[in-house]
Amino acid sequence: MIVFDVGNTDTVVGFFEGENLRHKFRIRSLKSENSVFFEYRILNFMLEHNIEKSSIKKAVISSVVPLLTPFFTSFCEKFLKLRALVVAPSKSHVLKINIDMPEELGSDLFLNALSAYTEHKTDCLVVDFGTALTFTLVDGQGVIQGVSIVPGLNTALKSLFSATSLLPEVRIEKPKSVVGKNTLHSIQSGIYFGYESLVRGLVQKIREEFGRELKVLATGGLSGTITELQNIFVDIQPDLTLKGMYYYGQTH
Ligand SMILES: Nc1ncnc2c1ncn2[C@@H]1O[C@H](COP(=O)(O)OP(=O)(O)O)[C@@H](O)[C@H]1O
Ligand SMILES: CC(C)(COP(=O)(O)O)[C@@H](O)C(=O)NCCC(=O)O
Ligand SMILES: [K+]
Repeated sequence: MIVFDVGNTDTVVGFFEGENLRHKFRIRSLKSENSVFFEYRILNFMLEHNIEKSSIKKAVISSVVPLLTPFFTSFCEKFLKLRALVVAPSKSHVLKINIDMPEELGSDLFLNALSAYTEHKTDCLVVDFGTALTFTLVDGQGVIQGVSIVPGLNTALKSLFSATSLLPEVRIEKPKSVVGKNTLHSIQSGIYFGYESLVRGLVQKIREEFGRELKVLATGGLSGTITELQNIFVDIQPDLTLKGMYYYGQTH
């Protein structure tokens, strides 16, 4: 099975053999590119890793960037002779979606919930550190109860850089102290410790509102960045969304 997780920053392509994720790689989700850019990257990766086209029997696509979706559906048709399954949360019979407009829910958030529910069958909160930082609540009955969305760490950093004249773009790193003595450390402190507090605080508030204990899972490209947060997560699973696509492919 081949899976495509088209996110706002990166598209992650994964190859499953049975339930095992054998290979994965990232392509920038560049809206300025054409289909050849994506085709070339994927075919090249397959060639380098000896992945035979004929060994791929199923394709699943999750996309939160509608403009890019056709590149991946047509890749599957053109090169793999497969009609890809495009994840549609509101049509799922595995999870129920208790939000105002189920068709509005991002498919990546749905897949995170699907993975959490399939693997834990208990009340879970999935924190995804991507372009957006998202908190998705799925209960032990398989009902998605809602989401909180914040700008992701890099997104906040980039918007600070682009909205100001004097502030530089910096790398997200833990600075020596919370109170910075130079512009670099001041920004690093605000992002690093600020987001630590934000995640802790929001998780606590969601727990209080939900009224029961929750398993908190982390995923997304930046899930390991703030090491101080590790103790609030039961598990950091970088491949949670990809595994969700595998479960989706098995059940839809
Ligand atoms: N292997 C990696 N390890 C750590 N961080 C990564 C890795 N790959 C990408 N990132 C960072 O994670 C962010 C993208 O996270 P991701 O979850 O892929 O977001 P999205 O789904 O919104 O595209 C980017 O800022 C990128 O630099
Ligand atoms: C919240 C998101 C922007 C997260 O995207 P990502 O950070 O994974 O690129 C995406 O899931 C999305 O566009 N969702 C639609 C709105 C919603 O889920 O309510
Ligand atoms: K994502």
